[in-house]
Amino acid sequence: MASKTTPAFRIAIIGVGQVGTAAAYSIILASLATELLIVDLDRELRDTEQQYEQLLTRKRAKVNIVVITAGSKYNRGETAVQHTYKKISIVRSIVEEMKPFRSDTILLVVANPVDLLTFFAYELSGLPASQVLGSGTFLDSLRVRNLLAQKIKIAPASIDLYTVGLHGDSQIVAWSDATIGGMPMSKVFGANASECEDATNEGMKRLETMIRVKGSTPLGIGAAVSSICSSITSDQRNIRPICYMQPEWGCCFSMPAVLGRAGVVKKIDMALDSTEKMALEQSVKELKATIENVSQNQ
Ligand SMILES: NC(=O)c1ccc[n+]([C@@H]2O[C@H](COP(=O)([O-])OP(=O)(O)OC[C@H]3O[C@@H](n4cnc5c(N)ncnc54)[C@H](O)[C@@H]3O)[C@@H](O)[C@H]2O)c1
Repeated sequence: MASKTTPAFRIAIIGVGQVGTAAAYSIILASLATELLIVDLDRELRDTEQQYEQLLTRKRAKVNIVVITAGSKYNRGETAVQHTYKKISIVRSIVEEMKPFRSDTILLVVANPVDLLTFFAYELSGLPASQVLGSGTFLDSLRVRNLLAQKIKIAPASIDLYTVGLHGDSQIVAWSDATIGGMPMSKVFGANASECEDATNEGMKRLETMIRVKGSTPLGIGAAVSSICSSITSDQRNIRPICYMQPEWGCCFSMPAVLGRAGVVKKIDMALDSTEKMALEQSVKELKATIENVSQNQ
């Protein structure tokens, strides 16, 4: 594959189902890697079948970005807890299989529950926290920003609005920090600012329901993965709401960060208001309880 970036930049995608395939397609279109290593348990889906093991052994220690999209579907009769354990064990086996990592390898977890799995990927990998990322709320942030842009008829690029916290139902749209052209929403829209927020929140809920009913939406997350990889390969230093270790909370969740070749180059601290902070505390408490349970039962 041709490269516009650094020489010999290798990306591995582990798990080539719907999301892994969409991510691979976006990465190829953007010419982000000199080599793309496609890995799946399913022999039909993965890279060069011949001498596959030798290929993996030879190349894995040279991979710059490892994207984990491997997941499992619910089996009949399986409980949510059993399913979570299964997903953690998939991440564990992948991390062990891909070791030894280069000292500058970036791990990018996309599989859900992304915040929990990013935490275990970090713990198991031995890599610095700045190099273990999850796709987190990046795609959610783009979606909510687009909805607001449609509502206020201003280009999305002129809006800074992030969805933070845990990816999923408890994620928080950080309205208190939203700016338009560098100005707080309330300054631009006065009393109408909260109307814009309500309408956008409503739109986001409708969109989430639609996505849930429709099932998987791999193209969006595939493009988001490619965009994150591009920030890394080209050391773009753009601000992205992604999942990474939050040492003061003792777990991983999404907050904006400056993203570059070394992963999280700088953490951006957001001044959430008290309601947003309370919501974050509640969801983090639940995440940490799950981490504790899993850790005790290992
Ligand atoms: N973060 C997000 O925004 C987001 C969005 C959509 C989907 N997802 C998540 O991405 C994951 C994948 O979704 P999907 O629709 O592609 O699922 P899928 O079932 O289509 O694909 C999963 C693939 O992983 C492979 N796999 C399982 N264990 C493996 C292992 N140990 N090594 C290598 N490959 C392995 C399976 O063979 C399968 O091909 C899910 O966890 C899903 O929840 C995340």
